[in-house]
Amino acid sequence: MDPFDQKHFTTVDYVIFAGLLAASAGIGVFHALTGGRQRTTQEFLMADRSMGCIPVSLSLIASFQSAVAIIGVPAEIYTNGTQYWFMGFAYILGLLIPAYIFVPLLYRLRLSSAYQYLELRFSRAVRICGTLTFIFQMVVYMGVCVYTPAFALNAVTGFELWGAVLATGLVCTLYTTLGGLKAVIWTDVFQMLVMFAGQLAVVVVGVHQAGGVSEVWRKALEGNRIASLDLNPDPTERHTFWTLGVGGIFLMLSLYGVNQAQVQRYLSSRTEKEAVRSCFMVFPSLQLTLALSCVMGLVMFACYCGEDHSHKLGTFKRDAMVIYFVMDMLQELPGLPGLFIACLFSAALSTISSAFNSLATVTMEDLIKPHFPSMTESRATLLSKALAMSYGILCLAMAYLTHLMGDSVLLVALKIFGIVGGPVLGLFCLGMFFPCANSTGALVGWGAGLVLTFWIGIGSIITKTSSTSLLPSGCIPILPVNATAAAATTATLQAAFSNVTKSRPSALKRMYSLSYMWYSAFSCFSVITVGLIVSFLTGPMKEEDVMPGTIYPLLENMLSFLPKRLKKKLCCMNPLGQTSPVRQPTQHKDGKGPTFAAEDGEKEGFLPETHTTFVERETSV
Ligand SMILES: CC(C)(CO)[C@@H](O)C(=O)NCCC(=O)O
Ligand code: NA
Repeated sequence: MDPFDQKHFTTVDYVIFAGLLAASAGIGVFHALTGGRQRTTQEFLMADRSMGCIPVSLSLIASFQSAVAIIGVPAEIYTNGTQYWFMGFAYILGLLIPAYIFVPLLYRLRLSSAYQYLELRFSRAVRICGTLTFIFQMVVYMGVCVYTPAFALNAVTGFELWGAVLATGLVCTLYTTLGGLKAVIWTDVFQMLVMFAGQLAVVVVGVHQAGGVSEVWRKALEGNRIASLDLNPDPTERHTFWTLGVGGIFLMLSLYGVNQAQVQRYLSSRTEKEAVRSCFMVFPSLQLTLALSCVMGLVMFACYCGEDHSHKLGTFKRDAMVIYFVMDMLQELPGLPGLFIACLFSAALSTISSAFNSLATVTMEDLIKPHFPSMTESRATLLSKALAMSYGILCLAMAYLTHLMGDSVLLVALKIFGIVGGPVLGLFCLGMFFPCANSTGALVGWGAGLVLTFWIGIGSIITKTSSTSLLPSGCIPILPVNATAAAATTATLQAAFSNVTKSRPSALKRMYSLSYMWYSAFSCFSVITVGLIVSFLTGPMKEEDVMPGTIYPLLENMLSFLPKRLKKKLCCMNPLGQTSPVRQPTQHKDGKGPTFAAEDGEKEGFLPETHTTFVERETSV
């Protein structure tokens, strides 16, 4: 064993780490004892719809920024250069589109669960499909999230891996169950600050150790780690401007537009304006996080020239290099390793708490409440708490599955988002942008989208075709790439699959090697295409039958230059008329669902004019 490990985690580090867990639990207890004391589902699951935009925006970032990205992105930059940074371009449209289209539309429907939209627009069956896909996505994802920091702590201190998983899971379950969404959002704020502090500290100290900014830049250039704009249109190329900057938009839309964890935060906002503002405010912080992780990767490169030291931590995971770097650089500074470990755990806690609460919400609102309409509020709240707790325990089991996977955790997480999140995005897009789409079309499209991306995703894992051409190390002779644990585990599967791929190699292989950054876009378009074809075959939805307020007239806006007759044909809707006053869905007295009443004109119009007029026309029928 390298003499380096397991002795630089001092008492101060442990105190900082314990402080994080204690403060998070404390926030949970505080929200259990204040406000309405978590006695209603409105408070426990929707934070009384009273949140301001600053905590909501920080919480939005925290939900999908886990230890996976904090150690995965620097590891990616370290081995493959800065191409991944172009992901930052996807944040522009990836947040503008939710802010202008998804958030206003969903907020005005006064939902509790995002998938309620699918029932309003299509049918109960489509809603259940959306809900089940979401549950699957989050359950797998939270396993990856809870495992990653425990793995890091284990590598650094030798702290029992499963002990750390258990501690994280239990603390998180505790404050989520006690304090509800308010506690989840406010712990996210606190944890997000710890995350920024940890990343910033490592970057500042790292740049100093590496000999300054210019030295880092010089070595990165020399080692060929500064990527230029890669405009190669090949969709099998792992990272190019197109896969990251365009494919990434769909990934962002599936996360920031239609994922329950995020939609729940928009819905918990005091007003629609606050919700939209919080979405905008995600942009600078997300760019900052991305920049910090990318710079961290470059600083690492300046220190080790691309060599892989992760074996010194007794692991073959490429991601461990970041942890090695942190321990190596910060060992002279007591407290800083603890701060970085706290940063990783903050990232994980803030993600799994969002997962627990959103999973409890959809299970309650989409799967249980519709069957027990007369359930009392106190019973529903108790059940929601039990659900949050059960998902916490399920999370521990999922961590074990992650343990068995060999891939880079970032790759695993982003693949899950694409494979499972993409089809759900497709359902929402089909519903919002295509008035003619019907329920059968949505169901068949959803199924087709899921099957297609699962096929490609599993195929790519088994045949390992995704091009992972590693850049060579910079300052040392090129070393053979380490045989990863992944290679060992997939070897048997590969053998099993080789017969299948041998017979028709080129076409299937090419399909399997589609860049994982295209998964979301690919599955979204599959759902829409199949959905539209099936809708036309089975009789497109009539305009009068579409629930008002569930459509965003995208096609109509885009085709506004066409004559009305042609437009009517293409969009399956009549030209707009202006008759009755705007009606907006408002909350039911018992909080069970939207009804439609004359609007008092209080809400500001974030949707373009035509949308409002469309609602007018719709409701005048
Ligand atoms: C999802 C984005 C792109 C934006 O939030 C980023 O946070 C990310 O790459 N996340 C990876 C998954 C994770 O950190 O758990
Ligand atoms: Na997080």
